[in-house]
Amino acid sequence: MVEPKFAETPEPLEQTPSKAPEPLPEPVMENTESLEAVPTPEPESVPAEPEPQVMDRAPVQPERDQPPQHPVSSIPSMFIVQITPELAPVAKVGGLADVVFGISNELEIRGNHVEIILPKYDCLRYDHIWGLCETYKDLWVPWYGGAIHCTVYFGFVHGRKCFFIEPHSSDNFFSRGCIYGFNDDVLRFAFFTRAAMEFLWKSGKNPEIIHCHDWQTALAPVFLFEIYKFLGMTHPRVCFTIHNFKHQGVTGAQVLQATGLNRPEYYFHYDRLRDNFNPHALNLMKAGVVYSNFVTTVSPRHASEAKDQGQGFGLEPTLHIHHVKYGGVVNGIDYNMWNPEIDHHIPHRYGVDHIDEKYKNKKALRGRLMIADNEKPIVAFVGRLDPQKGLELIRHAIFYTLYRRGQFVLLGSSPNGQINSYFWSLKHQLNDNPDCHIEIGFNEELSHLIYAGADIMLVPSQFEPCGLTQLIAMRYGTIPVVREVGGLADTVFDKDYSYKPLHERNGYVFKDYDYSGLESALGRALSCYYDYPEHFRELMKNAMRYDYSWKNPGQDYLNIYDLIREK
Ligand SMILES: Nc1ncnc2c1ncn2[C@@H]1O[C@H](COP(=O)(O)OP(=O)(O)O[C@H]2O[C@H](CO)[C@@H](O)[C@H](O)[C@H]2O)[C@@H](O)[C@H]1O
Repeated sequence: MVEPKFAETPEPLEQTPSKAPEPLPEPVMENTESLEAVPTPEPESVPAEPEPQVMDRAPVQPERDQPPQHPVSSIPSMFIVQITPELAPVAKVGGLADVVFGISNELEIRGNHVEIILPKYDCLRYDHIWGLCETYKDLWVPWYGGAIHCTVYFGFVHGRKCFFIEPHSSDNFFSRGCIYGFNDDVLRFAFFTRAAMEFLWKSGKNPEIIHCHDWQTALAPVFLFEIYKFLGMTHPRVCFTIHNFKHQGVTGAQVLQATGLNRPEYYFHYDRLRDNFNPHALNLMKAGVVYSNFVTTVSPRHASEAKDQGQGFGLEPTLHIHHVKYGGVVNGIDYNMWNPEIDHHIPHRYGVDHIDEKYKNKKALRGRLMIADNEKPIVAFVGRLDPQKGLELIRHAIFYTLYRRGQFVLLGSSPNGQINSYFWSLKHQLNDNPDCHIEIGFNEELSHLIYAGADIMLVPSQFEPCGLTQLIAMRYGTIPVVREVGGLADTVFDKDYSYKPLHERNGYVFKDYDYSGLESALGRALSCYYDYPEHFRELMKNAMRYDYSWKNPGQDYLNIYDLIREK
């Protein structure tokens, strides 16, 4: 092991004053909640229904290297369609993208047939799409009493079969340079969801399961059970996964007119789409909960926090009504993509049995970010700069870490201008500090080097449905310091206070969302690094030995699909 090794004793650890966090600028809701009227697009004429132009299932492409198949379960193989606004790495804003890729991969490894439908954004990472070609030329999607002409493309994303829907209309729904952040986001994704369902129907696809994600695609079960079922699509059942209750797609009545659902008197009912707070608004996430055959969120702890502990952002009563079809499944991470033994984004590969190489990555990270090469531990944060992530505590942790003779590295970005400029000013303030680097922006490659090169990963979230950063960090032997909430509480077990046996403890946890809570956990982590390096190293190994792959959650989702599928 190269580090930590320290000749000198660390300075006595004075307490920095603990006080309640100062609030950072509140963000403008970045997505949808605009109830303003959006200009109605010119309806185009509806042509005669075209003949199906795609094969029922996509052609088979040789897979990239896959881990060994998991034992075959008694559940028969299924045809599953994922309808999603994001997919890693081609269209990624946050963790939803990773989850859709990871679960699709796992389901295929287990012998199921998975197809993924997503918008053909102009900002897709086209360098990650193999064999992109037109597969359905004239898809006419009903819209405001007329229809919009679309083309559907097919391509492989790291072995996964993907269909990309491209509308041709003056709305330019998906040619705007980024994925979210527009006043008409609700309409953009309502259109996409209707288009995906229309594509399934017109192309004669008949999956057992349609799996949709977050408010963006929550209308899929409404379209299925209110429209397509009556056109003969009676086979599919719907699983709806909520990755974030905070954004629900609260909108006005025009979405009904636009998508052809119409009948406001029917949908504006509390048992259907009417928002639980605003009687004049519809709530797309609520629609997904009401109409789906099964609803999951991304950890059991968050499932109960959302239903019973006020973290459902107003959907608590709806979750109670539908509790028999509601549960939590902890996310996995893709062990092909996140694996320090084979990761091509890091200069030195390592594993639990040859952990010392990790410190060469630490040196490389310091070189890349031009911070000092010294004996100090590196504390990192990687994530969206959203209030959810605990921005006040992140800021406090930067100064606390520097004060406690650590280094701090931050990689993050926000669609909110105020938050971004706040972190830019922090960056300028700390520019000359050789122990700190703040990188504002989205950089997948750099994130790999940070996971590999840092010693401690901070996740001090206000709420966290699951959290992927702590899972990835553990895979790379980087010790998570997290708040005891949601999926963080389900996956990180405190070195000093957990009920788990010593060899199953893998990080540091704090309860209260305040400075002293943060300091209690981060301080213990830094002390352990300096004072008990062998304990710290054991903790790293414990974390690396955990299995947070898709193996277990993959089986959980298969069990859910099996429960709801038509038998
Ligand atoms: N600037 C940047 N540069 C490079 N990579 C970056 C980045 N910012 C974020 N990432 C990456 O994006 C992913 C974010 O994962 P999170 O669990 O924090 O998801 P998020 O909060 O977006 O999503 C929601 O959905 C996920 C999935 O269900 C839940 O885990 C989570 O709790 C919920 O809030 C990680 O892979 C991280 O490395």
